[in-house]
Amino acid sequence: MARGSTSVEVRRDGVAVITVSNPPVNALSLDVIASLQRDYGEALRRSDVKAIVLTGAKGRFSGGFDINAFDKKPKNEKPGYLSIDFLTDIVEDAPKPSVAAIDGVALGGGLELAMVCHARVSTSSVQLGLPELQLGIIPGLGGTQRLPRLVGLPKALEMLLMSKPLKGVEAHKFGLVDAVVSADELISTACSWALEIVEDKRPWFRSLHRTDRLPALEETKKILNFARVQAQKQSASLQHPLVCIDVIEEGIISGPRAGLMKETLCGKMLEMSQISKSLRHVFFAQRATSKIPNISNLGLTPRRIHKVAIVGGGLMGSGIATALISNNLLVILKEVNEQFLDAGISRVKANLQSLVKRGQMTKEDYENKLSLLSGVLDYEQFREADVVIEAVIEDLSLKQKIFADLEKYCHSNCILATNTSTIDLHLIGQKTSCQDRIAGAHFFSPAHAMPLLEIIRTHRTSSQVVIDLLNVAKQIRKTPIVVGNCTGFAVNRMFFPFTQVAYFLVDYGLDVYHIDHVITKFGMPMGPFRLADLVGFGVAIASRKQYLQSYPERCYKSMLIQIMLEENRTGESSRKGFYLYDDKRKASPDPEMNKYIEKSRSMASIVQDPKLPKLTDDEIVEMMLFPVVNEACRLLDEGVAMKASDLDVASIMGRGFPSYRGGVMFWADSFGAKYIYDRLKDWSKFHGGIFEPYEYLSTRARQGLSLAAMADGAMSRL
Ligand SMILES: C[C@H](O)CC(=O)SCCNC(=O)CCNC(=O)[C@H](O)C(C)(C)COP(=O)(O)OP(=O)(O)OC[C@H]1O[C@@H](n2cnc3c(N)ncnc32)[C@H](O)[C@@H]1OP(=O)(O)O
Repeated sequence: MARGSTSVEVRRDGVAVITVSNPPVNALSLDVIASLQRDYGEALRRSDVKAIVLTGAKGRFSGGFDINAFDKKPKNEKPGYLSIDFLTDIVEDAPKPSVAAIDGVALGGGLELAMVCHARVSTSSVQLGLPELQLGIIPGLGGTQRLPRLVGLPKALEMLLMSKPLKGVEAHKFGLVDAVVSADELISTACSWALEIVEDKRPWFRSLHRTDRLPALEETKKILNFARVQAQKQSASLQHPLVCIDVIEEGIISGPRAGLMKETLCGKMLEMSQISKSLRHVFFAQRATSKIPNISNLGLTPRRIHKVAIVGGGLMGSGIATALISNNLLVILKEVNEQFLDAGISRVKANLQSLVKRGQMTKEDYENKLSLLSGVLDYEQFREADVVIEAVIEDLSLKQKIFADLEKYCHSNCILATNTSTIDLHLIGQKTSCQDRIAGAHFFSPAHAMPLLEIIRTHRTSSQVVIDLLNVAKQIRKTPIVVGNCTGFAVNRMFFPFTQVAYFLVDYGLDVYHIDHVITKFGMPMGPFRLADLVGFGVAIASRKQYLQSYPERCYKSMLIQIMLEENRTGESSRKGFYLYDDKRKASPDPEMNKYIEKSRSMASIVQDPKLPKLTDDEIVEMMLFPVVNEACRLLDEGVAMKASDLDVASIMGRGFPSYRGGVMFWADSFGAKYIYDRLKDWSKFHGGIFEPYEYLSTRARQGLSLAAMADGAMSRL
């Protein structure tokens, strides 16, 4: 079946309106492109057509090239056949002018198509951008050449390197669109504009040949070199932003056609790179997380969530409150006394102020959002809440008492959610008789900034509650993953072996700072020891206790944190953890650490393995992350996680696994199950259960299957 098409309607005034139609975002599939070529050919041939207007169906111009189609392009495709032979030589150089009528989105190839046109008319709400770098590629339909010529080099670099779209009015200010009109007037204005070009009443611009917005050569070099430094600072492991800058440079120095050709050739190479494959996988994985079998296909509609109550105004509670009010939900924040309540509200204010400082919120918005928050000391107002999120310390009996109270005070449809990061939900709800309304809403710290929301359901949680929480995630612009109930749930449980192995390696002779260095070089934002400092040793010990109880056979019992706590080192909050911290929270290594490490090693009473301290960086990464893959296999087999791609998204958004590696399971599949199984088996012979490969992994290794392939029967356990 064809994936989309275009249609052409010739109006009485002689304008052919060509409409791209490929729901939901009018992506440029290979079928759409073939149809567009046919319709353009017809419009250019017909003598009754004077001009062309290009638009998208149902209020969306185009979301760009079909991301599914990169692997489907014909292998022997002539370089530049689309970008140069068709778009430049036929459309842009045509004897009839084209005007783009843009509403909704014009992204990637969509905007490139619009820039080939001789003028652009848009609505004010439209989003125009070239986000290709987020997919590990560069624009491939002339975007690297036309955008700088339309908006100037600095703005084009900002839009490209930061994948930052412009709205209609700003796009008009920068010359990317020529007029901003209402959606009702869009087509008629574009048609009149096109006819006025024919009548010489408007300029007939070919974007590729404009030079009026390009800086002089010397200035160009300065701007591009600065951009190179910034791109490297942002991520030293990524080459494609540098390639993008080189391609822009080629066009300015050697002329736009040379630039187009370089764009085509480099683009082809980047499309085939592992980085692009990984990032494209992440794009679809992210959108698949809210597709829950037997839930999202039941036809349930989310109930309206207007007011959310939060129990506990600590770091997590205040972060959650910030996330909710920032997205226009009313929030009631409860604390046990005035002092704690004031502290909680001050934290919310500080969070909002940091958004204002970063330019993500206006001062006026700050006041508006803050007015959505009210603080309380009892449950009276909880009667009005549609959802309650409990965010107190990890103390089971306290949580049980709170949930029993909530059942008394809240209305009978109210969702009762807990932000626990580890405790079994059945236990939390044990003293209630409303287990169908109980779910987990696990935020990651800082809750107003981290993009993931882990929604936990038990066997008793109703489907409606899951649908409602998915909708809350959407309202507060977080990516949800829905998982089952167990100690640590999916995200933290998957990564608990990572921390265990880190402590194991230290006792066996590796250096703390070297491990952190290797992990950040791999692409994670911080190593396990810097992270332990950030979350605080109190939290680290509490969660380790939970894992020891639930999964004792794969825990490593290091004494290191306990020893450091006895010396009043508690992490970043006390300015002394594995690192020392200055006033600006800058971390520096502490030579005194050796003392604690020696003590931990002697208490571990293990013979240091002469081989381990000589591990290469790759071996350290494998030794720390293959047990994570192993745990992820358990989560899939137990049905705690529904699909491997959910764990990819979870690892990236919850734990900072580098997205350009595609997430933990996608990365693992690049090695293959057998390699990972063999490595774990070898290590487990010497170092025990922490490395013991799980059955799901060994089966896949034996059968030569990928880890992402769905296990037979795993779903039925959900
Ligand atoms: C040659 C060129 O230079 C190369 C390119 O053009 S590469 C593509 C560049 N374009 C992009 O990166 C834009 C990607 N899309 C988006 O950012 C967003 O989808 C959007 C802003 C267009 C719409 O957002 P939103 O309304 O929230 O819908 P969203 O859920 O993201 O997408 C709806 C559906 O369209 C699909 N989709 C969106 N853009 C797509 C694309 N370019 N190709 C294929 N499918 C796409 C999504 O996968 C999703 O499918 P699903 O319903 O089966 O899950």
